[in-house]
Amino acid sequence: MKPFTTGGSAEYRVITFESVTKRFPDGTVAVDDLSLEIPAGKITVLVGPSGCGKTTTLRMINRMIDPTSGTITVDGQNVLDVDPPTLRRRIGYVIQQGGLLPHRTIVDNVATVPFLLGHDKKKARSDAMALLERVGLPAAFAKRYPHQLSGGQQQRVGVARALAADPPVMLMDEPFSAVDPVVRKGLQDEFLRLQTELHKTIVLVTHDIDEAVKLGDLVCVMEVGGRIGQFDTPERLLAAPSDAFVEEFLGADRGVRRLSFVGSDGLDLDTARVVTSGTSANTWRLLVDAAGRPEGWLAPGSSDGPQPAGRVFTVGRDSLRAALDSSVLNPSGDAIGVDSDGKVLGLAGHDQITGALRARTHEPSAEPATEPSGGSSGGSSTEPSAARSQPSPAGAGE
Ligand SMILES: Nc1ncnc2c1ncn2[C@@H]1O[C@H](COP(=O)(O)OP(=O)(O)OP(=O)(O)O)[C@@H](O)[C@H]1O
Repeated sequence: MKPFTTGGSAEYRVITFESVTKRFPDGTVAVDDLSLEIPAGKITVLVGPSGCGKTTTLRMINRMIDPTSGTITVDGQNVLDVDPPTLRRRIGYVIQQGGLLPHRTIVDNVATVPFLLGHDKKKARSDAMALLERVGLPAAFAKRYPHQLSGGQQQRVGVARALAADPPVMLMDEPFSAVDPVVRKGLQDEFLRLQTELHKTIVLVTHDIDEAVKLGDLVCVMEVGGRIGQFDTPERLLAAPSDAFVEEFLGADRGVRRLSFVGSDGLDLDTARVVTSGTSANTWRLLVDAAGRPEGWLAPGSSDGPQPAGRVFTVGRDSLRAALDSSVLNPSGDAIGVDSDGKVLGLAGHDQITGALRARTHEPSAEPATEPSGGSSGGSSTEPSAARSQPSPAGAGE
């Protein structure tokens, strides 16, 4: 049997569930015959309604709960063969509101596991300072105590603490749920950026489908009773829910959210209505300055000055969702496509945007998974979409 060695960030772990059932002593079946392969180096999100067994599933990985039957392995080793404290030192665990030790300073909270492992205190503290900076907390916070931090700051500390032992696997239970939507979006974006450097095997629990679709390379939608509704990429989940439960859970606006996974590079852009000067005409025209940047809209049949230009989208980098947003926020109903320097490349109306989406619907990446209701999704399905892998303010992460 392979030794379960302490990880460095170069070590990636696959986690498997084979016919795992958890029945609590009162007879509640929280997880029922679950089989799942969680790929290494990716973010896998468990999502589903309250009580569907997400937390139980997560906690069975680090043996906070042991299964009634079935097998869970991490990189091929049965977790039941590893004693729980050893296992937990090697698997980071982040919970809602950080779960920090109230009487320890922030820097010492982050260094908790290195201290436990007997690492040099001075080095553990300087590593902790570097981690705090990495999760976006200024050094001035290091000497404070948890109650002197906001909820969002505490959650950052929780993430830094879980990273301190450099575990190859991180389990995260509703890590961003105790903060307001703006802070939450910032934490999610930073988390995605961190993961592009760290490539941890992350299992994240949320009840929020938007968070699941934004963060997950793979999303496992669970039904009450701990069964898998669908295990798939966010893109395919939105394109082809496997049954009525999954479809309802995804919500009524899944069509619009799907636009986040389609790049804007194939859009047919209109350049005829982009002008450097102009007077009244019978269509909306976009006036640009000498550098080609938007100056304002010339309304049809009006000799008034230009109306302010609204949001733009960067062609190729941003998704069709950002293009749609741009079209809604401009008075003409056109999206303004720009290049990376902000120079206007052309305009796209709703017809162009929906046309581009329809064209992409028939591409293989939008086809439903061959095995939509469980097991490993395998192959290219573990690759994040192009739009997803480049989180940006106007990109797929919206
Ligand atoms: N110790 C326990 N004893 C008995 N039943 C339990 C125990 N822990 C959890 N359960 C039950 O198991 C089911 C799954 O619980 P779990 O916490 O895994 O769900 P969840 O999907 O994480 O829910 P939530 O989103 O509300 O946190 C629930 O019906 C819950 O009441």
